[in-house]
Amino acid sequence: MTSPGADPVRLAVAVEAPLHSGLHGPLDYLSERPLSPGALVRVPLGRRDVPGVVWTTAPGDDEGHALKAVTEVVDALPPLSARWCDLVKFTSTYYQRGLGEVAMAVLPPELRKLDNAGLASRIAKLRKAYDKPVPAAPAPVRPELTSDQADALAKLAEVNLPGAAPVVLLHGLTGSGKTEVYLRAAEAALAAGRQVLVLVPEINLTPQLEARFAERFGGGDTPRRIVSLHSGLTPAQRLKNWLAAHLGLADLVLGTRLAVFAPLPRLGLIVVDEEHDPSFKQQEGARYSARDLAVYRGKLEGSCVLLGSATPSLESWQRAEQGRYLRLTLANRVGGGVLPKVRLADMNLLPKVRGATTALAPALVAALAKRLERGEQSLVFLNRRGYAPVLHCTDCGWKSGCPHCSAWRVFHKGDRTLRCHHCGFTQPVPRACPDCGNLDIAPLGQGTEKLEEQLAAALPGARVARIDADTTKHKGALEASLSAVHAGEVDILVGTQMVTKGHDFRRITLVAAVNPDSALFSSDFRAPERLFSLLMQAAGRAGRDAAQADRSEMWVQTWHPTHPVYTALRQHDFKAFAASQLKEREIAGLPPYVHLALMRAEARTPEAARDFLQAAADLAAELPGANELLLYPPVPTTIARVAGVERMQMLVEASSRPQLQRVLSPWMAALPSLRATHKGVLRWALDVDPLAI
Ligand SMILES: Nc1ncnc2c1ncn2[C@@H]1O[C@H](COP(=O)(O)OP(=O)(O)OP(=O)(O)O)[C@@H](O)[C@H]1O
Ligand SMILES: [Zn+2]
Repeated sequence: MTSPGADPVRLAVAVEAPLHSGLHGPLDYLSERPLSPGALVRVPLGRRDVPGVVWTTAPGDDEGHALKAVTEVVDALPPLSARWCDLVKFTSTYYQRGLGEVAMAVLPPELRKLDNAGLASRIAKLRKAYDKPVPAAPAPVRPELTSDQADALAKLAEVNLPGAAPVVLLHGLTGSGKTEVYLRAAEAALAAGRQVLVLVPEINLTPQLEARFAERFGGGDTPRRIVSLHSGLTPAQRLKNWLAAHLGLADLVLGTRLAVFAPLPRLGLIVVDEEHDPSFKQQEGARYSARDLAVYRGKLEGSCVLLGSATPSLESWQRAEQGRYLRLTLANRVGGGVLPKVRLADMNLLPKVRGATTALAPALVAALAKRLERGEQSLVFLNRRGYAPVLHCTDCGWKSGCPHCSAWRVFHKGDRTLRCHHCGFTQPVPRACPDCGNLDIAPLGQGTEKLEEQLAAALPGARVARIDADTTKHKGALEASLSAVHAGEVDILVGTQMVTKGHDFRRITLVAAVNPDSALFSSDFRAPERLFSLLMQAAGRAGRDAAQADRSEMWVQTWHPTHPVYTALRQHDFKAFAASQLKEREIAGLPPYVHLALMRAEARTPEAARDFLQAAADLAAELPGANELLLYPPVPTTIARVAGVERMQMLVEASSRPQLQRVLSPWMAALPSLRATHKGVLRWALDVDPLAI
């Protein structure tokens, strides 16, 4: 294509422009030779050289001479596909962030740093590694499908025709064998020469899933190559795995939300496991939902999208009800085991003494003791790490607040510190009350450290282990703890919600939630949905071995035993729960019946944040289509002050996505004009389809 002396070409290049610079689209540059859209280049921007992706090309025109030239063409990398560019473009438009910002944020950081020669050598090395034959491994033994699985797969095959790109919601009880359905669907796609993308909500679920996929596809006559993509990889690993996907060397890509952007030239199937999980939503920059983008990507690529969950999101459930998604159901546990019996420990019946709020119900302790006697395992969870959420002075009432945040600092007994879980501010625990000098300062409430201590005291001899963010900071710690549980070296596992999802524990017959009530009274309309799915997931960790299922139990310590969430939980009735929640949402005018965006502003004072949002609302009101929107008054966020910054938010509502989108982009474009008159505002950000309100 290159002919020396040919006229330069004009390129639009997606580069990461500084935030609020108003530069949202691609920028124009000149190139001496034609380049394909999707090619990686380096271009000058201000005083720096930055990476960029060629977006469109046009013949050079008269203004051409004013444009800067591309510094380097990184042509060792095959151009990103048009479909990949479409996905990035959609993300940028829908979530209202700069095109280049999104494009650069979803590429591996290492890729942005390397020059052409550096990248060429990485690629050569990678190809060489992939040229080596995979060490021989025996062909896997596939289990015989349960009749639910066989039915689901037969229906899937019926709709998954070339070009049909169906979206399928696999609603399967915990332990019903959803993974086997993913494996078989993947097998079919792989056999057709396609690549498969599997998304999971949490990094800590990737190793076990990777092991299952490797076991199934890593051996036999046509061993497949599997790579993972998540933020826990080193930059070099992440680049390597990303390249393997992009070059078509890897057949299967398993990853967390960022993997939805993995370039896959032969993509044939996207699986989203635990599709309801809030972790699929990115919480900074472009606040995308990887689940929603997976659905969009399926349409773009003509691939089937398989969403799986025991407790689907109400958004997906509603679409299945409307017939827009095909629903497949696994209604029975593998091996015919029953779901655990739900027992509510009514905390109102305990004597009202000091400490009653953090006590373990005697009936629960007895049930745990029975497990110990029988050599079975239990899992006790509490969504709060540390020893106690707050320390207080019994004399003057001082509490361990964070000086920088509107939050308490958590007491960590292990290292005797007070730590703010919002800004990280940490200090040693004071000897005496800082206000009155009283020596009697005591913990209030309970975290996983305390729970671990209580269980050890109540059940002498029991081997208690704790898994939470504090015990798993070091690489390999989580894997080690989990394998100890699997090996039967632990009697009682204490943890945060980290341990309640996905794990295929075979020996647990009792799961207990010791303090889930707080979620019942949250102002967030999604709180009941979240709690229900969390408890269903947690319950699903018990009795996974059919032989023990009939004596498995899920305990909930509660002060509100008649709450509808618990009633539905007792019946394990997701359908009824979903129907009643959807009805409520419809009446109250909440998602999925309306569409929301949340504008957040941060400032040094709450007034500055509020004034900015007020002015932003006035701007919005002027825009075409504004009469279709409902703008709510600004309110402080749940934790209003973090690290000395005040945060306010304003909700925007519309009855359809297009109505919302029509106003959002001119609105975002107009906001920088408020800077001059609102100097106190530090930053603002829009969250489209926010999860937590
Ligand atoms: N057809 C089958 N025959 C025998 N065992 C099976 C079959 N399908 C799945 N299993 C086994 O049943 C167990 C539960 O399956 P799996 O972990 O896929 O359930 P799940 O539906 O994903 O559950 P959860 O939602 O709780 O994670 C696993 O140990 C799996 O190996
Ligand atoms: Zn703080």
